[in-house]
Amino acid sequence: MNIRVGQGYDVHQLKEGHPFWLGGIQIDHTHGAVGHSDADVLIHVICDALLGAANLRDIGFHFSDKDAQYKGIDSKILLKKTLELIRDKGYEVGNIDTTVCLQAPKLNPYIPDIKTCLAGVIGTDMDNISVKATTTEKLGFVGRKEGVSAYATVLIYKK
Ligand SMILES: Nc1ccn([C@@H]2O[C@H](COP(=O)(O)O)[C@@H](O)[C@H]2O)c(=O)n1
Ligand SMILES: C[C@@]1(CO)OP(=O)(O)OP(=O)(O)OC[C@H]1O
Repeated sequence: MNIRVGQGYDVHQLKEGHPFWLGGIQIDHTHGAVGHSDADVLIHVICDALLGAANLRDIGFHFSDKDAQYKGIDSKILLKKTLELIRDKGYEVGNIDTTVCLQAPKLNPYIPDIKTCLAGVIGTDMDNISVKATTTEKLGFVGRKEGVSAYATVLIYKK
């Protein structure tokens, strides 16, 4: 068995009145993440971790933020395209562990829906998807509610 690991990190600015997409679902909040796509930071770090694990560069390399076809795109589509890239290399997803750094709102109530959504897109058991959240205790850009960041670690394997 060939086992590989990858990690991802991403940041998006938060702005009032923008929709807040996270892990494929919409979060009810006054502010939302801003980006060229739907700015779903959690999906972006999963894509980057998967691409890194397969040594396939990164999300911006495959889906440029200068390319009009990705303007406002649902990041679930980018995740599906990323999965095609790693599956073309013969890899399957083992497990994914993530942390979202966000001062507000509390994400715990949304985590079951996020896990269900991601497991559905990836085509894996919910038990393979972990989503955690932390504030940064009011410190830094996350603490000032100026942005949201996330981290992902993934394991992929080839039999
Ligand atoms: N946006 C967030 C941030 C945190 N949580 C949950 O609260 C716990 C305590 O957070 P601290 O930053 O004070 O350590 C954390 O472990 C999460 O369970 C959350 O749901 N949403
Ligand atoms: C997702 C892409 C797609 O245009 O754009 P953004 O939403 O700006 O996200 P980011 O993580 O900053 O860059 C990666 C791009 O591939």
